[in-house]
Amino acid sequence: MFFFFSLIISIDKHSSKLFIDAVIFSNILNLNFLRTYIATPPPPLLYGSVFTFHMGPNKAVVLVGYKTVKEALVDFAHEFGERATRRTVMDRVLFTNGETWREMRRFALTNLRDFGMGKKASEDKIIEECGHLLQRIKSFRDKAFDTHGVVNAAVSNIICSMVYGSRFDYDEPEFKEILYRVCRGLELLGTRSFQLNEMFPSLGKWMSRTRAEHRNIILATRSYYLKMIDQLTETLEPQVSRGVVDAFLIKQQQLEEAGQKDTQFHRKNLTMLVSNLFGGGTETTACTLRWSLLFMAKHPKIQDQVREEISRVIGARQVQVEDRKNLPFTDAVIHETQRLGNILPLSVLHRTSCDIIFKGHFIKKGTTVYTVLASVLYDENEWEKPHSFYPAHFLDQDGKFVKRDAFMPFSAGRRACPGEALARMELFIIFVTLMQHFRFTPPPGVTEEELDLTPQVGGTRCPSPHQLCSSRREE
Ligand code: HEM
Repeated sequence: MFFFFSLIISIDKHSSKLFIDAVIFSNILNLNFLRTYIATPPPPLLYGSVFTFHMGPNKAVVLVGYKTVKEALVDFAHEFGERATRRTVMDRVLFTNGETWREMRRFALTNLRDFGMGKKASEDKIIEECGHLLQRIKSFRDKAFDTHGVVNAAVSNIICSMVYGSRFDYDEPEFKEILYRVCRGLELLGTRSFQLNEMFPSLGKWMSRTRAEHRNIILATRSYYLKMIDQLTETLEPQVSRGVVDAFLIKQQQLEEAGQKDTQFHRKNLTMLVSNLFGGGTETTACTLRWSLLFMAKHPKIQDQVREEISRVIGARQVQVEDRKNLPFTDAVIHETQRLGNILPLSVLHRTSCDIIFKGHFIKKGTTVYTVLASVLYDENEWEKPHSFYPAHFLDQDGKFVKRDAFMPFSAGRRACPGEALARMELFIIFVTLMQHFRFTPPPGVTEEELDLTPQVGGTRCPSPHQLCSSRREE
């Protein structure tokens, strides 16, 4: 009963719109508001484009709709530019604030966005992994398979190549174990008991099982990353950088030789950097690719158009990033997958860096802010068919690709995803390669209409577990 009342009292009395309605209220009582919001975002402006609510004792401000979210992230980049951190034991250098974040983000961007190793080298690593992915999918022959394991392994291997300079066999037990852990860790973040525990830490004793499992996962992955870093340190040759870890170690050596102390380039930050790159870069890209295959199986005519364009423009040769401009329909399908797939509907939590007045609302320094990307990607004022798979959103009347301002799956502003360039390259090369070699269909006994697009809500909004069949393209 106390819990019930504390929730009622905690609804912000100064909110400009009446926040309580039966649906939201019952959802809050179920501690399900955000999960529901993720699965089926309500119309963006139902409660105004800026509203507040309390997650237990914590007040949060929610920003919805393209114009409001963009204004906050870009025009008020500094004010909304801090990261809200959770109580959870987590490795954070990129998902944090202050000097550590600034320095590590700069380093990550140089090595990811600007491809410190050279754009060509990154492209080559993705292409190499595509070869392994093709072999694995071919081995299923025409049998239905779960897209999760194989796609996650391929995407994770690309990060491994970028970070360590080497990849792993899909069947290697330790690799499988680490993939499971990263995935499970994210899944736990989305569970009700975990969210409840975040809101009411004092209830911790009663629901510590999820938290303890999460903590063990973090500790186990951390010691695995340390082991990899040690191996790379022992075999480091400063003239040859194999990946991000080497680049970091080389920088660390240079700073030490120059007599600089108290720098951000030390072992603890390196471990967390590796952890953040895996955490940020695996499930996101893999989940998007899985949506792309599911959408293709669901919309066979669109799949045929994609395959026809690829066949006409590049035939059977290896696809390269340069080909994107000549594949407008395929590019539109990838963009539409990211828009409708909407894999981080609430983005990653922000926090205000100072007191501000935003759109007439006073928001205190340190307030948690939800920049709801779902409300941007599905904004009815921006998209002709917000809730349908409609690649024409990204095509003009002549079939040429058009950029759309409200396409913001990577967010915007000073916290925008540093892995965007890498992710876009991966999505393009892997998707085109798969379309070149296979046609994806529902498993036997399931029609296209029956293919379930209900998302599974966890750390990311992924397709629910499903199987697809891949038939070899006639070569
Ligand atoms: C389709 C793939 C991806 C999507 C849709 C995506 C999306 C996002 C979004 C929405 C954010 C939060 C931005 C904000 O708070 O405003 C983010 C942050 C981040 N992403 Fe990605 N991401 C993807 C792939 C990647 C990859 C491949 C990497 C790294 C290899 C990565 C690393 C990160 C990191 C480290 C952050 C935190 C940045 C910071 O706080 O400064 N992401 N991403």
